[in-house]
Amino acid sequence: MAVKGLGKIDQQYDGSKLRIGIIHARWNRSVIDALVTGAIERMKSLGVLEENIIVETVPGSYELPYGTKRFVEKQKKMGQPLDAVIPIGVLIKGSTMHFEYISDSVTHALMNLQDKIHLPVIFGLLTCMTEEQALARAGIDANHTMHNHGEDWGACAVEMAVKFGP
Ligand SMILES: O=Nc1c(NC[C@H](O)[C@H](O)[C@H](O)CO)[nH]c(=O)[nH]c1=O
Repeated sequence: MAVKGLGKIDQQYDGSKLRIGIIHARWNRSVIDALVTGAIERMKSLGVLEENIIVETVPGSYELPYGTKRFVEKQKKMGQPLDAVIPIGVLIKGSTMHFEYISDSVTHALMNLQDKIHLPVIFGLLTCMTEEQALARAGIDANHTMHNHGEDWGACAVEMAVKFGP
């Protein structure tokens, strides 16, 4: 029996009154696009209106923490506050330590951001050792060995916003 993973959804949460932001990096774009689509489609299946899913981009994963903070602040200032935000990035190990430093610092920054902006910040950063690992976690590898993790992130955003929203 498979142990790892979110498993079946134990409850459907009603996203029809939610406004959710997605902010994604533009590195490794084919994987990013699959993850973003997965998150959007799952949120729509939970009732979130398409016009209430706001998508923004940043150059790379390193820009996600600051970009997420400003994205949320600007939506609030426009009088259209978000109920949750999903930063999405794909880091793939190269030949230097760049991967390790960005993965670790961005993970901690996104975790700590929640207390600063008082909003659920879903962890949508893939930290992969190979391209194959990234493709698999977006559900677009040749053998479709895994489900699209973006779907989990969409469901997580709806649940956290419904349960712990303002
Ligand atoms: O290097 N690899 C990656 C990367 N580097 C760029 C970095 O995030 C940032 O945009 C620049 O350093 C400029 O600040 N960004 C990613 O999202 N994935 C990677 O795999």
